[in-house]
Amino acid sequence: MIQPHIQCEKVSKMVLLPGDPKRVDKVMTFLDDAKVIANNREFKSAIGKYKGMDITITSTGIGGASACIAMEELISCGAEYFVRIGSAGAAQENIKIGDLIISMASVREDGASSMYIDKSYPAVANYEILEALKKKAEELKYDHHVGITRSHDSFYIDNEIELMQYWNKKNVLGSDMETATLYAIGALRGVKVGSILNNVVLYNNDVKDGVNEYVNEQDLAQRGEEREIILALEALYEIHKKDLA
Ligand SMILES: O=P(O)(O)O[C@H]1O[C@H](CO)[C@@H](O)[C@H]1O
Ligand SMILES: O=c1cc[nH]c(=O)[nH]1
Repeated sequence: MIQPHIQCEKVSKMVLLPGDPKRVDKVMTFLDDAKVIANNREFKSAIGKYKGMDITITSTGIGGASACIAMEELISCGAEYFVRIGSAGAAQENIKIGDLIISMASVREDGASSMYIDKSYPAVANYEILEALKKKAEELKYDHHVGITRSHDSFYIDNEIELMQYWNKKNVLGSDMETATLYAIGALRGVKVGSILNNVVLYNNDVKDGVNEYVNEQDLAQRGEEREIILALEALYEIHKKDLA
């Protein structure tokens, strides 16, 4: 059955989940036989091959509400492994623009996951994916940080600075808007989820400046985006090879 929002019927086992539909086009440049299969609302989907492995990319839009719609529909289409390739704002001074944040777990400040399950349920990465991401990031020598992230629903709230200072003291690495939702719902549905975030905003910088820089495709943020794509593809390929063995 063609899914109502993503407008796909069948997808590969391995899926990449950017928020931004433009990132789907970027991923396609790393694939063989890449083609767009659907483009509806914020959900743009493409398929292709990476070193012979089938891969699907679907953009989730901004926030947990649309991200979990994408994930639920992709599961109905056959997806089993998901890696989010997103962007984030740093919550620690040592995280530079273009550094990759590999999320081990995410603070559930989103609304969507709470519609499914009590806040005491954890939002954690799948161990197999997390291990593959860490191993490949080291092999590729990409600047990266592994730890707890935070997913929120609100970009322009009045106490944003205070909130980031609070999470800074709790050793949270950075903020995005989808990882916690994807982790919690992935675990509930029995699929495997990981998340890499390219840092586009320095800690204590103005969020709007950072995102603007990113929109203007500044060098470091761009390099970070390319790196997170390669890292996600390489990690999934590693798992794929093990599956075939
Ligand atoms: O670049 P993406 O993957 O969209 O991720 C981040 O960017 C958006 C906000 O600008 C939110 O979706 C946030 O999670
Ligand atoms: O600061 C930022 C940047 C990207 N995405 C976020 O959620 N926050």
